Amino acid sequence: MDNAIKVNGLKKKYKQFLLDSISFDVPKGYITGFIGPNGSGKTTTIKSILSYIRPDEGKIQVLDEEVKESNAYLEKIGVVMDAAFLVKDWSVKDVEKSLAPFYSNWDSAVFHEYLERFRIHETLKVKELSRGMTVKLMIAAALSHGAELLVLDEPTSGLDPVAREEICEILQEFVRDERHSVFFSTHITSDLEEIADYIIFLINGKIVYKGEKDQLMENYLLIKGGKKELQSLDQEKLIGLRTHATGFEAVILKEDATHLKEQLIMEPISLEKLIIFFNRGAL
Ligand SMILES: Nc1ncnc2c1ncn2[C@@H]1O[C@H](COP(=O)(O)OP(=O)(O)OP(=O)(O)O)[C@@H](O)[C@H]1O
Repeated sequence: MDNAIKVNGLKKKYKQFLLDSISFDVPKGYITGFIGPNGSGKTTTIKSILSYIRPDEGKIQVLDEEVKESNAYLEKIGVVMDAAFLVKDWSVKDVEKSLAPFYSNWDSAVFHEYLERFRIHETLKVKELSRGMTVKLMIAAALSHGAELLVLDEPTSGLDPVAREEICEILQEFVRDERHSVFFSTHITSDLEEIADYIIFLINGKIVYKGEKDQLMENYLLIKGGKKELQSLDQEKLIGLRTHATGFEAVILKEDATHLKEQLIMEPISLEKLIIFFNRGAL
């Protein structure tokens, strides 16, 4: 399979944190969600991919270019990160003026089409935009220079369901021609359940899952039962076990659950619960 991003042995050490030689691919033509609890290393990984920080070790390839060698590949990426770089007194028009020179393929007509679609008037100032409008403005900019890859860090956080739906739709439109790819980190796993094809799941600087989203959700089950049943189980196989007054709940690999007793309740698990249980397991 063709990959938009290839990360190999990426390592970054901070005083209190280690991104621990992670390797993964982001396939071309799909939406890949990047999940993990707070502080697991998602932004550090994204910043390394965008050359905003220098990793200690590892090799990153983006759209077939080696990241270390040049920054030219950044022209082919639409980036949506935090809005801190937008000067509050800039108008939307000023935002375009400041960004356009960085991109040889900047297409003002496309930018204005998106502004219209998002109902953002160009005379508005950055400080007058809501959180949702600011994200949409950044998405408009990210889509206005012929990017082949969109990299977004938490694009839907703080947005209402209507705005999130709109953004998810745009991401799906973007990958429809199979040439474009999306890599985005989020805590809002319901968005990913709807639109992601692949998932990279990071905990404490280590990858705990990489692969198809459907496979991840099919591979694990939520298991619940009474105290007695817990005693009869191989607890090594339980992930993120939580006991309470009357029994327990945990996550288990489907293949480890085939021989288990019928008295146990087993049900499909959401991505959100998977993060919670895996994180508890890691702690
Ligand atoms: N410049 C830095 N100096 C020291 N530590 C840092 C620096 N940048 C990040 N860290 C630490 O690295 C760890 C991972 O941070 P990172 O922002 O990559 O996580 P994250 O998964 O994106 O978290 P969140 O979901 O909260 O945004 C955190 O413990 C953070 O404190």
